[in-house]
Amino acid sequence: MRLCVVGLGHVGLPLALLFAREHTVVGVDVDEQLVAALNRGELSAEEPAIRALFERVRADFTARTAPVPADAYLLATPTPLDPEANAADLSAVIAATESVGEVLSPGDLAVLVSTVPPGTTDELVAPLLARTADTDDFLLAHCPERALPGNTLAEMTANSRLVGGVDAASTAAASDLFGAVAEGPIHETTARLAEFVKLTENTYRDVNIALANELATVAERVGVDGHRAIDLANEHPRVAVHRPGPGVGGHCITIDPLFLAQSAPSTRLISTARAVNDGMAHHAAGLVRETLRDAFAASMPVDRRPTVTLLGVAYKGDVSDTRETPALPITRLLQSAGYEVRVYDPHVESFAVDPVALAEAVTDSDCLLLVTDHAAFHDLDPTEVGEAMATRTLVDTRNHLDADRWREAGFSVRVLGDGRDSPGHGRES
Ligand SMILES: NC(=O)c1ccc[n+]([C@@H]2O[C@H](COP(=O)([O-])OP(=O)(O)OC[C@H]3O[C@@H](n4cnc5c(N)ncnc54)[C@H](O)[C@@H]3O)[C@@H](O)[C@H]2O)c1
Ligand SMILES: CC(=O)N[C@@H]1[C@@H](OP(=O)(O)OP(=O)(O)OC[C@H]2O[C@@H](n3ccc(=O)[nH]c3=O)[C@H](O)[C@@H]2O)O[C@H](CO)[C@@H](O)[C@@H]1O
Repeated sequence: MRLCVVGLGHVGLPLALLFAREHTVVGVDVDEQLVAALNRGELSAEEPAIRALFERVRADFTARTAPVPADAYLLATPTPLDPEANAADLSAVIAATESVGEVLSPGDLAVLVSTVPPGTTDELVAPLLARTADTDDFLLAHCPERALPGNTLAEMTANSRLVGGVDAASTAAASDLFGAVAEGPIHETTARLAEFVKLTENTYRDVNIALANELATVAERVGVDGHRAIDLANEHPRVAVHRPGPGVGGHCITIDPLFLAQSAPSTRLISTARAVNDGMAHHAAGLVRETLRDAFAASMPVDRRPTVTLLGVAYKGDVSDTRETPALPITRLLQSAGYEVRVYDPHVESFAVDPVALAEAVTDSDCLLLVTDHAAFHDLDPTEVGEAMATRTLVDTRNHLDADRWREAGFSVRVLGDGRDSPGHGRES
């Protein structure tokens, strides 16, 4: 069987490689440099399992800039948010559908993998494909991807799958196709329900994180350790509160909940949760301001701008992806408040402020602001880092570092969500 996978990004490429274990796969992307690199055997994916699979299936995988005739087509192009409309920008899905329509033959199967608002497969993709291909004789399904970035291949294979066709024959054909790669259960449903379930999952996570962030804010006010409070509350058999932090980033959770909200503008919780999570960037910048105000109370440096070093700018730990990272609004807020911002991130090569080596990032700095929970930050030596800095302060927005170790090295430490360090409170609670 020949398969064409359109869109070779975080989702499309690993999916294409998984299918290449069983079928001949043509990967398609409009990015000419990416296509040329893949055909030269060069891969930018950082996950070792993806790199290993690429080596293994290279003989059955080629990349092109436009679709070729195939038996089945998978569409995995991006679905960003249109900030003006506060709704899904489906332009890449439309372009990919048209490009598939141009080579589609009667009887072929098309599967939309991209995350989309409910109704998109039935109401947008189906008629567009029929118009471009000049036939109604095709099978069409939505099969959303739910793998966790950082553990992509393992979850792509093991997670349950939703397969929702526009009709029963389409569901059956897509279910057969995914049977080749899925080891978890395949749930057969409709396209619209599959679209809704995918958005529900990420909305649940966003709303739950927003609750954790509100609890962190309250804990800071009342002077208790919000992290310990969440741990203890989660001991209850029906409580599972997520973790507070500097805000939610990434291409999915920052956007997908709004694809649900756009369908029912009178609803409030989903968009409120988005606003709460976006507001955490202000909260993090505020903690830096308070910490430095206290540290400089005795001797304010009048002759220079205070420097804040961001530890991590990726949207979450141990990935290089900076899409929608809270580090960006935090950087802008700190810069507009007059701070010099430097960045140290062992996973990220380029950012709004160029990442530099650790020594350069911390020399004469006044504050470390941990934004990303990279595992490598556990290896930092507080004494060594402290000796290079002008002022020893640390704001940990993830409760990621061993705060006591940094205090022992002379750091004044604030942990987001730990009210024991808030002005006017003690460390007993
Ligand atoms: N990133 C994730 O972990 C993840 C997980 C589950 C679902 N999703 C969803 O999967 C979809 C793809 O996300 P992603 O993170 O892989 O995006 P991405 O930006 O990493 O990759 C998308 C690729 O599509 C290419 N592209 C754009 N328009 C094209 C076109 N018309 N024809 C061919 N190629 C085109 C781009 O050049 C890019 O290489 C989105 O809907 C996203 O919400 C993403
Ligand atoms: C339902 C679900 O699991 N969906 C996953 C999600 O993948 P993701 O990488 O976007 O998800 P997260 O790891 O949750 O990270 C998001 C941001 O939230 C921050 N965060 C996280 C947990 C917490 O307790 N407190 C936080 O503050 C974190 O730092 C980061 O900025 O969407 C993908 C695409 O749809 C899915 O495929 C994938 O299954």
